[in-house]
Amino acid sequence: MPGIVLPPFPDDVPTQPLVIVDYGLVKAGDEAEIETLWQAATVKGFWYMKNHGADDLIEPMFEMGRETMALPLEDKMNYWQGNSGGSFGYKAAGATTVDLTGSKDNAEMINISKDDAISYPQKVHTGYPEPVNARMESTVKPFVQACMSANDTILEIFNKRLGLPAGTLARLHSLEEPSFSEARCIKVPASPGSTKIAVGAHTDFGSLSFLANGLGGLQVLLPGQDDWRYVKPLPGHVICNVGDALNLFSGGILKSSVHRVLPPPLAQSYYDRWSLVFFTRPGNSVHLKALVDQSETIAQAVKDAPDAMHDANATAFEWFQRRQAKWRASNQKGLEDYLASRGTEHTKALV
Ligand SMILES: O=C(O)CCC(=O)C(=O)O
Ligand SMILES: [Fe+2]
Repeated sequence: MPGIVLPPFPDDVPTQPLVIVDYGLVKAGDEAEIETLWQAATVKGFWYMKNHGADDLIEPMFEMGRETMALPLEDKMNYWQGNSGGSFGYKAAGATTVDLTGSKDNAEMINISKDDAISYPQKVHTGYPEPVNARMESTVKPFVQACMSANDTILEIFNKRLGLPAGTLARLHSLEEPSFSEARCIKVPASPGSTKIAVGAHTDFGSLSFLANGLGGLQVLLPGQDDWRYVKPLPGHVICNVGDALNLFSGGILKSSVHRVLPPPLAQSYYDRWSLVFFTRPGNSVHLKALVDQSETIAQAVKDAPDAMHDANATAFEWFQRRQAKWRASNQKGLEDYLASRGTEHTKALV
C-alpha cells in the first residue's frame, strides 16, 4: 500500500535462493542469460526475473485488487466463480482445502480471463466487478499483454532448447484460441503470528506463471528437497515458475515444482498480503501429453523416466476444470476427490 513501510523479510527463516534472469538480455538473445533461464527451468522450475516490461503496471493492478476486495461480500459474490471448475471471477476465502484434513484456505482472489481482457468491452467468458472494468483498458489489458509477451518469448526459447519444430509451443498457446490464461490478484488478510496455510500445496495447472508479491509467504518444495522454504520477495523482480502443462509437453524436462502460501513470516504477518499472478495456459483444446513425436530430446526424456506421468489423458480445458472443481472444499467427499485435484506433483507434497 503506498505510504506504508512494510517490515523487511526476516533473515532467520529457511529461504530458497533462486537465480535472477534478466529478461532484457534473454529477449536480446544473450546466450549466457538464456542458459541461466534454461538451468533454472529444468532444475528448480522457479526463478526471479527483472526487466520484464510489466513493472509500471503492477501497482495499478494491486489498486484494482484493493478496490475490488473492499466491495461488500455480496457484491463480490455476484461474480462468484462457481464450484464446477471455472476460475474467472471472484473466489471467496474458504472455498478450497489446504491439506488432507480438509482445513480451508483464507485467500480471496479475483481472476480475470486473458480473453475477456483482450476483447473488452466484448465479453468472452464472464463479467467483472466495476473496479476491474474501470481499469480493464488502462491497466488489466496492458498487464496481460506484457505478461503474455514475456511468457511467449520464454516459450520460444524452451521450444528451441527442447528441439521442437519452430512455433510448436506458440501454436499450443495461441492467442486466438480461448484458454484458462488469466490474471489473478490475491489477498491474504493479516493474521499476526499465524502459520496456518493460506493457499494449499499445489503445482500450477498451466505452462508459465508470473508472480509479483511484496510480502513473504510463498514457500517452495523443490525437486529432491523435503523441507519447505520461503521465497524472499525482491523489489523490482517477479517470481516465475513452470506449470504442469509444460512439464507434460517436455516429457518432464521442465520442472513444475510444488509451492504453497503461508501468512507472511514474523513481523510481516501483521499486514495484509497482496500478490498478483499471470498464468499462461494452453489453448482449451490442446491435449496435455509429452510431445514425443516432435522431438527426439523429449522422446528420450520419456524413455528415461518411465514412471512419471507423460499423458494427462485430458485436454487443457478438462485438466483445468477437473483440478479446479476437485480443489473446492464443497466437492471433496474424501481422499479420492482431494487426490483428483492434484497435478504432476509427487505425493509427498500433499500435506
Ligand atoms: O501468492 C503467491 O505468492 C502464490 C500464489 C499461487 O501459487 C497461485 O495462485 O497459484
Ligand atoms: Fe501457484
